[in-house]
Amino acid sequence: PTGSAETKPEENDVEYLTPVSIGTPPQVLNLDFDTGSSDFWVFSSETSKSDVNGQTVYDPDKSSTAKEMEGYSWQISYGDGSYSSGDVYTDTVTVGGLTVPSQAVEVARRVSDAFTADTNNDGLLGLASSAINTVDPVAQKTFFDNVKSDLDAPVFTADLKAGTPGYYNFGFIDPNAYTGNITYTPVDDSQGFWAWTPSGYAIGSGQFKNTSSLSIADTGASLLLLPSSVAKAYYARVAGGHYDSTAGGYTLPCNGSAPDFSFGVADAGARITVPGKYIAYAPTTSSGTICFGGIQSDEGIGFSIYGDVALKAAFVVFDAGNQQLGWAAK
Ligand SMILES: Cc1nn(C)c(C)c1CC(=O)Nc1ccccn1
Repeated sequence: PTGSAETKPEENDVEYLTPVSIGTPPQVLNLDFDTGSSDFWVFSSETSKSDVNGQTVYDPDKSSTAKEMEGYSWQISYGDGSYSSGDVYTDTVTVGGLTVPSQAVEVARRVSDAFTADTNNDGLLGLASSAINTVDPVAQKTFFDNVKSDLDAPVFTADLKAGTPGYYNFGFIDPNAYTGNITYTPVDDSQGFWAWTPSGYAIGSGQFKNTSSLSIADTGASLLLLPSSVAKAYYARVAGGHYDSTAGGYTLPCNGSAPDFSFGVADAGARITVPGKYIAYAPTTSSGTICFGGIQSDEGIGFSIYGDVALKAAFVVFDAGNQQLGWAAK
């Protein structure tokens, strides 16, 4: 079998939310599919009332197929400082027409303020390696790992779009979803991420630079976090672009003509171009004229992060069968 689920962008494409059915009768929650983590966790009837703020919650007591995993717990923290924790159930989960009869569903007791404030986000569905799942005492499998062996092919694809719905597909590669060829590059999953190394980058029509750093493809991250030297070089080419410590990063004029940012995939000379307009990411609170930059520094993280700002410029194949990432223009 195969599956296909529509995913919808929140404001400024900060995240993409995908409907997921949990339990019997089905409870539908809108989750943030995250290739940068491996926990499937949801707001629930057990979530501290002060931590819930409009989210749809999963109530295992209302599901005839829910089973508590006694003595199991989880706690996760993300690179942006957000975190959540709680207990674990198993229940039937359906995504895009694909059903896993016994998926570990991590129910939150506590979530950090950023999750509480994110009113439409009912939880996360991790799509990185199950090796970094945080459930204690035994790590649990991701939805993709649970369904992978049944799929026509052990792959899923992310087709995120700017300001309009896209798709997560499972088990097949839709030839109508991209243009040209898909260029594949090896994945190093030793840290549990979809980690790869771009072959280089170009800013606008500038010459291609063959420097590159270990990067992860992270659908759960909003921005494109690059080596500080690259971020600096980029904003040097932006009229009105500068580092603003009050804003906490680089800002630029919202309506300006920021240059495109291209990155290379494998030595095949394949390039993905992120349109400059994607880099005028979101207006800063004080004005509509200055925007927070979609490219920021990866200082202190240890790897670059190709988040939604970059991913929405491409059709991306997460190929677990061959441990590789495929990139195509669209
Ligand atoms: C690893 C990392 N470091 N830094 C600075 C960032 C922003 C990340 C990625 C990240 O935080 N992703 C995330 C956040 C919340 C929910 C899901 N994914």
